Amino acid sequence: MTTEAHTKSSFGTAAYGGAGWVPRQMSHAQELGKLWASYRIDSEWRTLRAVIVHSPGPELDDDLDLEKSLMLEPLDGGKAREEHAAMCEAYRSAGIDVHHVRPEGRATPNQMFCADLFVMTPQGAIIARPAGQVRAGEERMMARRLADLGVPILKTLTGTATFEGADLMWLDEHTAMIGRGHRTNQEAIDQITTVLAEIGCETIPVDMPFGTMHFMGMLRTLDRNLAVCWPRRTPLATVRALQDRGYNVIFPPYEDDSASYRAMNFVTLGPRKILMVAGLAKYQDFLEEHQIECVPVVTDELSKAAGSVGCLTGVLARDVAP
Ligand SMILES: NC(=[NH2+])NCCC[C@H](N)C(=O)O
Repeated sequence: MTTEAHTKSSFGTAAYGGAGWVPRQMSHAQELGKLWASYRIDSEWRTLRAVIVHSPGPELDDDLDLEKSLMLEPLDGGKAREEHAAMCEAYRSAGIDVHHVRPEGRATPNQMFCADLFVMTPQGAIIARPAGQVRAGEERMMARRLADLGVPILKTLTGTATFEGADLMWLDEHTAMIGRGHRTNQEAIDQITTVLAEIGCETIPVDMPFGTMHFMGMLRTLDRNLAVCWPRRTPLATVRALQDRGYNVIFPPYEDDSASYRAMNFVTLGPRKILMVAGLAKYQDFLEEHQIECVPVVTDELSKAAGSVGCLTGVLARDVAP
């Protein structure tokens, strides 16, 4: 049976471009905070508003093969969970929203290292593609949760690209620097360069030495014009790019690899205020001499998994440039 609606011509109706058609009014950037959530970052130092974490569960109670699971020492799941809960509490007390990944099924032991699973940009997230087989798929749990939170996903990496979020740092509102190394390859850098160019941002790649993990461990930003770099490990091009942008680059005292690594693994809560690993008196004194307010949290147990505050924290939102 043919109804009237089926016989009438569709030509000239709004659906086919007729006068009643209302084109989309805003750009993607303008829709952030309206259609999409307003989560974004354009710096590593502006006031932190929201983070995403995975509070470890029973996955840490398994008898883990340390090498296979990329851990340094056997860890006590109970203690690790307590430390993680205290870290989340420290964020909440600082007024920061804490979201949880809540992966489906049993999580993998490194799922808690959320900084590696995505990176935020001024207009949405880039989903990582972790380099090690044992972490493959952790990013899917993150992507699912980010989508639920209303975060636009600008890019999911393809091909054999590997990228971990802790390898990308914002130098200014229009410039990201990526460390090419053990976890992030050129194919990923090419893809990220393209997607960032689409939103008007430049990507500067730098090489990292063999035996290092993430670019995050070489550069941390404390304020608009203050950055801390790891002496003798930070690429020359990184220090110069920072100085060219007006940063004062400071170098903490070097103790040993383990302490220096944990010292660099802080999260900037806002200009000159950081959440850092407790028990690093020498570094804390150094940072306090530079008028940095340090909020310490204990991560002795979590650190045995080869990461700490910075690695455990997926930065979702900061204030952005006016
Ligand atoms: N951003 C970081 N530094 N993450 C630390 C990740 C540690 C983890 N065991 C891995 O090797 O992948």
